[in-house]
Amino acid sequence: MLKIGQYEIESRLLLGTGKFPNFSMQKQAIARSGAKILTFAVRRMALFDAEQPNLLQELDLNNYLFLPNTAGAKTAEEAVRVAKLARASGLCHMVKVEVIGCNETLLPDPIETYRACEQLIAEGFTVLPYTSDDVVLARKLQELGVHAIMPGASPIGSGQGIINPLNLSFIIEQATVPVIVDAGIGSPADAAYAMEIGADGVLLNTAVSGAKDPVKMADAMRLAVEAGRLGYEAGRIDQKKYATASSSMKGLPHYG
Ligand SMILES: CC(=O)[C@@H](O)[C@H](O)COP(=O)(O)O
Repeated sequence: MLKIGQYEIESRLLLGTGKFPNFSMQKQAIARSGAKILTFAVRRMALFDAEQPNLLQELDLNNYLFLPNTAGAKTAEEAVRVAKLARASGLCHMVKVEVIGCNETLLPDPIETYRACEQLIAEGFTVLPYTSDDVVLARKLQELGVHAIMPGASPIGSGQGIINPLNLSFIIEQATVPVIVDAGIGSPADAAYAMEIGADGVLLNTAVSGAKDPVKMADAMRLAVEAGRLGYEAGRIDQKKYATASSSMKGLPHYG
């Protein structure tokens, strides 16, 4: 069970709701992924206009926890405003803080992210910041009181997978709150790897919404996250430079 602040969540896979070819495929993929937390960009929603089409229109809102994100914000103040708007819509008290500092890489601005988290914690939100894989920033955000850390595997939508597993493992080792690897996951192997090195969860979007068969890929991601978690809990063997025979030769006549 994944625990984030006051929330207990069955699935360790968190899914984005954007960029699906159509709403029917989005709905099916979400169902097959087993995800219980769904994120959406508040700026893409017509939160207070029921007449407008919106990203969540096909979903049974009672089945999910919603994690509005502040995508599009470039300053702490913008992110806080967007978060308050989402909360006012009654959807959720959690927020994924996403303050982008660079248009080309979509990497987060660490200073604005920190400032936004500070204000949102003071406002009583459950705060999940999207960060780069900066180990020191992750520690400082935890000291501030965030409820989870969401370090990127690689740039959003790039599908490059985990480009710095060492940094991620440092963040995981020192974490006092759940670590959700977010962004850049390209394949089920990437998701399984994140879980194997001890992440508490994985958030992804493009790898499923952009797959040839999003529904099948959602299934694959669910299995990958489960397998990675099981592998982590089971404890992998140490890596050795040389071979060790799978069956012991001890006591056999030729081997003494
Ligand atoms: C939907 C969302 O929150 C994205 O910004 C998130 O970071 C996922 O990134 P990928 O699309 O690379 O999985």
